[in-house]
This record gives sequence, structure tokens and C-alpha cells, in this order.
Amino acid sequence: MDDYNSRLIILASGSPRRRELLSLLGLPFEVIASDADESTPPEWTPAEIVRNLALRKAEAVRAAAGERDAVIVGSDTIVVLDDKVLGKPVDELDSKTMLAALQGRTHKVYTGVACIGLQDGRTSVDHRVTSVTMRAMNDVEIAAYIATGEPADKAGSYAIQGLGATLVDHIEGCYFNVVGLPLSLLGGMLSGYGISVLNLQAE
Ligand SMILES: Cc1cn([C@H]2C[C@H](O)[C@@H](COP(=O)(O)OP(=O)(O)OP(=O)(O)O)O2)c(=O)[nH]c1=O
Repeated sequence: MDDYNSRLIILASGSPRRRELLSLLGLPFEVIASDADESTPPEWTPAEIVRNLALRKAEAVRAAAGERDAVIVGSDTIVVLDDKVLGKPVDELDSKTMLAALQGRTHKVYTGVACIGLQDGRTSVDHRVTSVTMRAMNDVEIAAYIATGEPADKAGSYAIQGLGATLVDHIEGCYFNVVGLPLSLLGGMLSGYGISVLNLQAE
């Protein structure tokens, strides 16, 4: 019988969070950080942004991935408040502005996932949306959170998997989608490439 899980996953990401999340699936994978350009036209919707950037990231590592029997996985996460897209903060003032806008309100986190099968070039792209409601915060709390350094490289300037958990009142949807890699979505996409997370093909 075929060894369905001999196919390698190549994670096109420099994000330590995505590496940790992917390792939860217990499948063999390699990491090649993507240097894809992340600029997008202003008229793109949030879904178009994360889907296109996820694919761009996956495509950017294609040459470096070589001719192997592998599936490349790219991913992109943004935070959206009132139709305004919040990416990673450029500095602490940017973090302060983002957190002041997010506190006490509900926003949406979009993550796009793209897979490219290296053997036949087959591509699939999908995304998930999670609603996140933050508790109210005052300026002193916001400054103290920024001083921890945690917001620096996170979309929306917070990390739900870290101290940012204490700022989140509740979420609706996939938790892993907020951290940067929706695992239920990815598991389903990988099965389309013959990679079975639960090893369902095993005898
Ligand atoms: C909202 C939120 C975002 N994030 C992170 C996930 C992503 O790493 C980051 C969004 O930036 P991305 O541009 O999606 O990813 P990245 O540049 O960190 O990594 P790469 O492009 O190489 O894959 O924000 C959290 O870790 N926790 C959270 O709660």
C-alpha cells in the first residue's frame, strides 16, 4: 500500500508561531522562509489580501524547494477593524494606535492558506475568519503591554497565544486562525494532497 505520509511539507514561513502550530500535526516538515513582497492594491478585500499573499509566499520558495515530492504551505494573517486592515506595527506608536482602536471592540482576523504540490504544480487556496472581542483597556495598560515587546511582530499588535490572551474577552471561530495557521483548514487541504494527518490510510 502507498505510504501516504511520505510526502514532505515545506512551510514557506519565517514565523516561529506557524512552525509551532504545524508541529502539532506530527507530520514531517521543513521550513524555508519566504521573502515575498507583501504589498497589495488598496482595492483588495481582506479575503483577497490573505489568499493572494499566502499564495505569493508559497510561490516564492518554489525554486528553493527543488524537485522533491513535497507540498509547499504559505500563510498570511491580517486583523480587520471597521474595514481597516491592520498588519504588523511599524513601531510602538503604531502599536499604541492599533491597540487603542481595538480595545473594547470586536474585530476580525483573516488567515489565508495556500498549498502547492511540487509534483504536479496543483495549487489550492482558502481562508478562515475569526471574530475577536477585546476587553476595554486604558492607556496605562496599553503602554505596559507594548513594553513587554510582544506586539512588535504581530498583526494587530497583539498575540492571543501570549500575554495578549488577557486582553481578549472571547472569540468566535478557529483559535489557531488567530495565531496564524488554521489547523482544521490546513488538515483538510493537506488531505487533498494525499497527506493524512490522522493517518487514515494506515491498516
Ligand atoms: C493576531 C495575531 C497575529 N499573530 C502573528 C501571526 C503572524 O506571524 C503575524 C502576521 O504576519 P504575517 O505577515 O502573516 O506573517 P509573518 O511575517 O510573521 O511570517 P511569514 O510571512 O514568514 O509566514 O502575526 C500572532 O502570533 N498572534 C495573534 O494573536
